[in-house]
Amino acid sequence: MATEAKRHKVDYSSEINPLQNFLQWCNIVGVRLSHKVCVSKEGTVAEYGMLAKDNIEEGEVLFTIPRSALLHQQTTMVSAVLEKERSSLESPSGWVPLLLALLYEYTSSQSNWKPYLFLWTNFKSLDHPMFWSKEERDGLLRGTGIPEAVETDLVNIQREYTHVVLPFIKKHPDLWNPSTHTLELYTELVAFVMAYSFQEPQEEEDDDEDDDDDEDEEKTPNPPMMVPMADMLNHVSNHNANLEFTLDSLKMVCVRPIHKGEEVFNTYGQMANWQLLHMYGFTEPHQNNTNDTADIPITNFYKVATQGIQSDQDRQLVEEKWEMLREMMQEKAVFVFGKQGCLTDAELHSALKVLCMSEEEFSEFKENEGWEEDEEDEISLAFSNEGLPGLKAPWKWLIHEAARLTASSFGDWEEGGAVAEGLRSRQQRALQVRCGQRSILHRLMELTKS
Ligand SMILES: C[S@@+](CC[C@H](N)C(=O)[O-])C[C@H]1O[C@@H](n2cnc3c(N)ncnc32)[C@H](O)[C@@H]1O
Repeated sequence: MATEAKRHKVDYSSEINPLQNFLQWCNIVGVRLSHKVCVSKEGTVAEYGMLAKDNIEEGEVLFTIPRSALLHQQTTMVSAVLEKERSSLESPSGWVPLLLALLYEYTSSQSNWKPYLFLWTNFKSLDHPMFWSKEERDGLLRGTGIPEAVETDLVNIQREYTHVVLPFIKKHPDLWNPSTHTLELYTELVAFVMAYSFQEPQEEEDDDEDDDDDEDEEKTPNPPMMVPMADMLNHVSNHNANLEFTLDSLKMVCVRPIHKGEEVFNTYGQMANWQLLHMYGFTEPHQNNTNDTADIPITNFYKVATQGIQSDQDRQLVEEKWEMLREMMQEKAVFVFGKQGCLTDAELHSALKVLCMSEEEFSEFKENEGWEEDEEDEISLAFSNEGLPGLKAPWKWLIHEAARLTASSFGDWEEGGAVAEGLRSRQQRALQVRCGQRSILHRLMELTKS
């Protein structure tokens, strides 16, 4: 791969505009851009982005990137050593090989991706909450789920760097150097990968014959990769373009008509505002984000169920149910509500049903070791996404109260005028997340009001 880039010598001196350098490089490595689009820093929602220079129809290809131009563990200059010592680079995230490739390519004057990586001479524009102070996170984002997610990220980054990356780079002083390839640079590159990388979708299993044994097995996700040009596009939930993966290239395809002068928007996936802020450092105005969600922790249902219990017998029953629920739900410790309804409706319905059972029903349920399969189907159908139909007290009451408890955990804060003003400051982005979550919870409370 990348031999193309090696063969052509381009002057990448800093006097030349980094964007011009990049576009020149794209041309050399075979990235083909339609004459109907351009990359720009003006007229976009955030720094670089893509604009339509002409009207574009649905189905038109905006650009094509040959696979040889992608930057990942197999295309980097250090691919041989990454491959040879693959087993020592395994980690829960699966990101270490790409990060080592980026540590090398980002700091090498010989990198084949220099004009691409030169677009970001520093990563100061990345303002993920992991770069905020702990006080800011805990203050501005309390109750949103982000502070906890960031704490976990920071622990994992530190652990991965200390136990996997550092021993590896010390072993290869000809390629890496701990005083250049520091934890600080590593952390910035993690944020870069979070916000700019792509993951190839898993191949669909095209068989009905394959054994049921594999059915529940979680597949390991494909490792992330950098996709020059595709990562110039900004995201909105109501996007107008989409990246397609083919055998030898990746194509950005228009998915609904784009008018001349409009920005071309990709989708980074169905992302709630808290996820956008956590992974990408930005939010959409919460009213516009059709993928916005709010979580209700299962513990809040437990708290509501135990409220006002008088007798020891009732308390014991709730405790037993709670033990069972924790086992049933395992990792799924929250229920997710979107603008159209519950996104984890089967789990929610099961939990509500257990919590509302009489003592007799519960002991029968334990004896049967759960529901019959068809009964379970019925349960999730009755509780599908259409405005929580068929919902009766006390289920209604449980959801209502759990939503109220969750909304109150945000603490006291005022929307003020800041939300309307823009999305740039940390406070404004935090407000978009909290307002979005609060409005979903309030709507839920409306729907479940007795
Ligand atoms: C894949 S990059 C897109 C290119 C980026 N604008 C640049 O100049 O390098 C993703 C980053 O773009 C920004 N971004 C993307 N969509 C955005 C939006 N709708 N509003 C604000 N910022 C956005 C965020 O900083 C995000 O981390």
